[in-house]
Amino acid sequence: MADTVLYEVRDGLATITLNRPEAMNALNTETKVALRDAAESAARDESVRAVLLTAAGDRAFCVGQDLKEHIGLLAADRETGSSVTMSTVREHYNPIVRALTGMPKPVVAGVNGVAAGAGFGFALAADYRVVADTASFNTSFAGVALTADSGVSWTLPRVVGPGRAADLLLFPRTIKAQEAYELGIAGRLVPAADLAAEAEQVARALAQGPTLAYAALKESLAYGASHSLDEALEKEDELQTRAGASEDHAIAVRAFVEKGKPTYLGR
Ligand SMILES: CC(C)(COP(=O)(O)OP(=O)(O)OC[C@H]1O[C@@H](n2cnc3c(N)ncnc32)[C@H](O)[C@@H]1OP(=O)(O)O)[C@@H](O)C(=O)NCCC(=O)NCCSC(=O)/C=C1/CC=CC=CO1
Repeated sequence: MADTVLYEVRDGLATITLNRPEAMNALNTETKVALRDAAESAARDESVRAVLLTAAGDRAFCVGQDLKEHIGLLAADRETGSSVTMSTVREHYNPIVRALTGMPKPVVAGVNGVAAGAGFGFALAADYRVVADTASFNTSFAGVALTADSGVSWTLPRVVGPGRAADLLLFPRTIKAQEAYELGIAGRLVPAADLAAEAEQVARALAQGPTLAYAALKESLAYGASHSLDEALEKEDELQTRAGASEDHAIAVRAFVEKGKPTYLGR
C-alpha cells in the first residue's frame, strides 16, 4: 500500500491515516487508490470491529480532490474527449464512500484540520466525528463549478437538514469547529492537542463494543432514511431479532443483572 495512506490494525481497530500533510492531504490518484484499498480491507476484515479515519498534520484533514493534479488531467481530457471527473467518481470516490458507509462496523472520523470537498464528504460518510477545535469544514464543490459528490448530497442534508445543506452547498464558506458542533456535524469537539488521543479512545471503545448491534444500528439508520415508518418497523423487527440472538446481547444482559461490566466478543 502506498504511504500516502497509512493502514494499521490493532486490537480490532483499523486506523486509516491520510498521509500527505505537505499537500493538505489532497486526494491525488495514488491517495484515492490507497484509501479505497484501505477502506475495502477494513470492511472485509472480520477481525476489524471499528475504523478510525484520520489524517496526518495539524492543518488539514483533507481538502478534497487534488486540484493541482486535476488541472493536468482536465487538459488531457480535452485532447482525448474522455472525462477524468466521471472516471474518478466511479473508480475512487463512490467505492470509498460505499465502503465507509456500508461496512458492518462503526467508522469514526478524527478531523484534525480543514475538511473540504470530498474530504468533507469522507468525514460525513463516517458514523461519528471527533473534531479538533481548530478544524473547519467547507463543501467547496460549487466553488470549483462542481456539484456534490462523495455522498454529500445524501449525508449532509441528513446531518444538518435540507435547508442548511442547500445553504452550505450553494454558498460554500469555511465553517469553524464550534459552528460544526452546533450543526451536528461534529459529534464531539476536543482541544486540538488531544484530537489524536480522543479520536482513538472513541474508536477503541466502539471496537470493544457489541459489533453486531452497531452493524444493525448502522443498517437501520440507513434504511430508515429512505423508507416509510411501517417499513422501518419491519426492518427494526428483523434487525432486533438478529441482535437479540447475538452472544453479546446475552453477555450484556447477564452483566447488567450481575452488576458487572460486559466484555463483548463482537458476535
Ligand atoms: C478552504 C481551504 C480548504 C483551506 O484554506 P486555507 O487554510 O486558507 O489554505 P490555503 O492557503 O487556501 O491552501 C494552502 C495550500 O494548500 C493548497 N490546496 C488547498 N486545497 C487544495 C486542493 N484541493 N488541491 C490542491 N491544493 C490545494 C493551496 O493551493 C495552498 O497551496 P500553496 O501554499 O502552494 O499556495 C482552501 O484551500 C480551499 O478552498 N481549497 C480548495 C478546496 C476544493 O475546492 N477542493 C476540491 C473540491 S472538489 C472535490 O473534492 C471532488 C472532486 C471529484 C471529482 C472530480 C473533480 C474534482 O473534484
